[in-house]
Amino acid sequence: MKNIAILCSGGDVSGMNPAIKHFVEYALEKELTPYFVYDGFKGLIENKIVKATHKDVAGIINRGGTILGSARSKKFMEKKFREVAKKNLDALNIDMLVVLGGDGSFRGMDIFYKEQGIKFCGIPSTIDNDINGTEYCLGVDTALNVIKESIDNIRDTAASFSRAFVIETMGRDCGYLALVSALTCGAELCLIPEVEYDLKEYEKSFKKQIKNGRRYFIAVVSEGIKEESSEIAKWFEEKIGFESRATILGHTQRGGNPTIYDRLMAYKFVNHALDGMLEGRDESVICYTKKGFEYKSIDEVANKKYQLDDKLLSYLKKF
Ligand SMILES: Nc1ncnc2c1ncn2[C@@H]1O[C@H](COP(=O)(O)OP(=O)(O)O)[C@@H](O)[C@H]1O
Ligand SMILES: O=P(O)(O)OC[C@H]1O[C@](O)(COP(=O)(O)O)[C@@H](O)[C@@H]1O
Repeated sequence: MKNIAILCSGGDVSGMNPAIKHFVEYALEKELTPYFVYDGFKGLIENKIVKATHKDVAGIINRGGTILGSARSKKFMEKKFREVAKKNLDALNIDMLVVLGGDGSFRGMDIFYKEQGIKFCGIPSTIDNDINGTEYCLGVDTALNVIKESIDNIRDTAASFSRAFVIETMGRDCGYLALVSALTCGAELCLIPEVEYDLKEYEKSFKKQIKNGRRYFIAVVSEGIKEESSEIAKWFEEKIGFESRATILGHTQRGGNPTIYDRLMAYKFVNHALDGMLEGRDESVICYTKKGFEYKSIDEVANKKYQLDDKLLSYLKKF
C-alpha cells in the first residue's frame, strides 16, 4: 500500500473537515494508507504525522475549522527545516501530500517538491476567494452565508432604529466577499479595494433617497479599502445626517458549519486530488472554472494576482 498525507496551511476555512473526512474514506477506497499532518508545515517539521482511520473522521462533517489545525510556518521557508520535514516523511514512507491552503502554501510545496521530491496536490482553500486560476475556493460559500446571516440581522435593527450600518467583511485586499454580499443582501453602498471611490459622489443620491422615504442604509465595505469602516460611519453622520454604527464581522466569517455547497465541493476537490496523484500528476493545484475541475501548475496559479470577474464588477452599484 502507498502512503499519502493531508495537511491544512494558512487561514482555516469551513469545509476543511468534510475534505479531511473524505480524504480518509477515498484514500482507503483507493488502497492508499492515509496520514494526518497536524498544524500544517510546522507539524511536518515537528513530526506531528499520524496514521488516520475511519474512526478519526467520525462526526466531523458538520464542523467548521479543521481538526488537523492550521498554521503559518516561517521555518518552512528555510531549506534546513524542509530537510527535517522530508526526513520525517521518509521515516513513514510518505511521498504524496494533499495540501488545503492558499497560493502561499502551494508555492512552499512547489519548492519542497523540486528540492525534496515530495509530490503534492493543492486544494484552494481560503474565504477570500483570491487565488488566481480558480473561480472557487473551498470555504467561500460558508463565509458568504455567515455574512448574509449577519447582514440580515443587522437590517432588522437598522430598519427599527432608522440608522446607517457600515458592515466590514474580510478579504485582505480582495473585495469578493464584500461585492457578492452587497449584491445578495441588498446593500446601498459597497466599497472594495479594487475600485477607486469618492464618498462625495454618493451624497446627492443618498439625500434624495432619504427625501423619498428611505429609513436606513446598509453599507458593505471590504477589509483593505483606504478608510476604516468607522470613518465611513462618521461620513454617514456628518454628511448624510444619519445616525450610524460600524460592525466589523472579523473572524466570525471563518467559522460556522460548512454549507452543503462546501461539503460537496470538498468531496469533489478531494476526489480530483487523489485521482490526479494516482494518474501521476506530481505537482498540481485543482482549480474549478467554467470548464469544471482542471489541474493547473503552481505558476498558473501563483504567478498572477487574482482579479475579480469583469461581469461581477459591472454589478457594483454606482452613485
Ligand atoms: N516561498 C516559500 N517557500 C517556502 N514556504 C513557503 C513559501 N511561501 C509560503 N510558504 C509556506 O506556506 C505558508 C502559508 O503561506 P501564506 O502565504 O501565509 O498562506 P496561504 O497559503 O493562505 O496563501 C507559510 O507560512 C510558509 O510556511
Ligand atoms: O486570522 P488572521 O491571521 O488574523 O488573518 C486574517 C486574514 O485571514 C483571512 O481571513 C484569510 O486569509 P488566508 O486564507 O489567505 O490565510 C483574511 O481574510 C484576513 O485578512
